[in-house]
Order: sequence, then structure tokens, then C-alpha cells
Amino acid sequence: MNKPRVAIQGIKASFHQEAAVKFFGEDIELVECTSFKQTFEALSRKEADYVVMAIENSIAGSLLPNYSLMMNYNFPVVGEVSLRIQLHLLAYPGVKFEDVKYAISHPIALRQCVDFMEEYPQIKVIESSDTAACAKRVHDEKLMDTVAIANTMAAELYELNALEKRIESNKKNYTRFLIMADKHNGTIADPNKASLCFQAGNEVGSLAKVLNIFAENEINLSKIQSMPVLGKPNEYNFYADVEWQEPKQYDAAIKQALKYTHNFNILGEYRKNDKI
Ligand SMILES: O=C(O)C(=O)Cc1ccccc1
Repeated sequence: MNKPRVAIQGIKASFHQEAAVKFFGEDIELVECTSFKQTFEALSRKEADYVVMAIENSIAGSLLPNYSLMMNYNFPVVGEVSLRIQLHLLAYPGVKFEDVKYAISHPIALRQCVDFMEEYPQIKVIESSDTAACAKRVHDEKLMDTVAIANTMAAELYELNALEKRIESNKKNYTRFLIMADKHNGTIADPNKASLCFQAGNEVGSLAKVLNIFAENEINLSKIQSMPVLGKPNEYNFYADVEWQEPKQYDAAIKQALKYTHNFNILGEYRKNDKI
């Protein structure tokens, strides 16, 4: 069997690569992309079989633009994986803390280190590409005034020294990633979790009504996220993750929820995986 081709934003040693390996194992072909949108484009062009994309982080919160991408491209969600995120300040060998003028990293990583960076206002923080690409740049360009904020794998691969370890603001820091597939690989056996998207009317109790349907059918709502509908003031998409034990109860809840919502979409049905 061919190796699955997995599109990620970033390069080898990025957190997305770590997430892809945690979900699929080592035997994958990585399709390295420069943006989240490009990962979906790779899937559309059939240059990849799957996309692995971060959706929320315990410090930085939900990645709202990624919800919109998922909705717009409409590829089925087929799984999830969570990763512990540990970040270090990585410098070219010989560079001392006093020499550092700039810190470069991925915006998600930078948001997780704001407390540390606030203590050192002399270091200018610059948003750049993925954490591993930043580490590679420090190595390739032998940067003597710039550190990368990245993980241990990047430090080893690009031979950088950690001037400071574990600089994330909260030590119990994790990121949840979703796995999207082309339609061909979109059906998962025996699912017990789904990602849904719907709109509820703008009147008293309309969202409560939908949520009650899930409660009455013993469906656990593990996450809910609202997002404005583009170009329609006061209208929102609700993204909900639901989990169940009895498929019949899930089917019944969906049937009832359809009556009280509009633009109801099942983004994917998959196996719950909250191992960190
Ligand atoms: O830059 C990376 O390595 C990424 O994969 C993005 C990211 C950064 C921090 C936490 C989760 C994902």
C-alpha cells in the first residue's frame, strides 16, 4: 500500500509534523505547505490524501480562520489528535542571551509565550513561518542576533542551543489538530464523535432548543464555538463537537436538530481521541 500523503503547514520537525506522525505513524509522505489554505489546495489538487490542521490551543484558544477554511473546503473530518506543546528559545551555537535582539516563530507558538517575552522587552518578537522553518533559518543563515521559538526536535535537527527551556506560559499546554481527508477516505468505521456546523434562529431560546436535543439524547457536547457569518450581521455559525455511546441516539438527535436549525452540516464523523 502507498504511504498516505499528508499535507501540513510547515516543514519537518514542526508541531504539525509531530501531530501527523502521532496520528498516522512514521510511514507517511509529508506534503509541506506554506499556509493552511495551501494544505486544502493540495488536497483539492489530489497532491495529498489528508490534511492535518491545528484547530485549538489551550493558551491561544480556537483558531477561528481554520474553522472557516474547514467549512469552505468541505472535506470530511476523519480524526483528531492532541499534542503537548513545549517551546524553547533556540540560538545558533555560541550566541548568548545578551546578544539576542529578535525572536522569530509561528504566531500560534508566539501567543503561547507572551508572558516570557514580556519579561524581555528588548527582544523584538517577529511572526514568521512555522517553528521548524524558523529554527532552520537561524541555522542556515547563522543568525547571531535572532533566536527561534521551537521544539526539541527542531533544536536537534538544526543543531541549535536552548538558551531557555519551556517558555510557554502554562506548562499544561496542548494543541488539538483535526485530520481532513478527500471524499474517497471520508468514511470512518464505528464513529463516536462528530463535528457539526449549523445556524440557529435569532430568537429567544433557539440555540438552547438545539442543545437540549443533544442533552435529551445523552449526546455530550464537548465543544461549541460561534463564528460570524460573513456579510450577514448578527448571524452566526455554531460549530459543535458531539460525542455519543449509542449511534441510535446520535441519529435521533441529528434528525431532531435538523428541524430547529438551518444550514446544518456534518463536517465529519470520526473516533474520539483525546490522548495527549
Ligand atoms: O509552527 C509549527 O511548528 C506549527 O506546527 C504550528 C503550531 C505552533 C504551535 C503550536 C501548534 C502548532
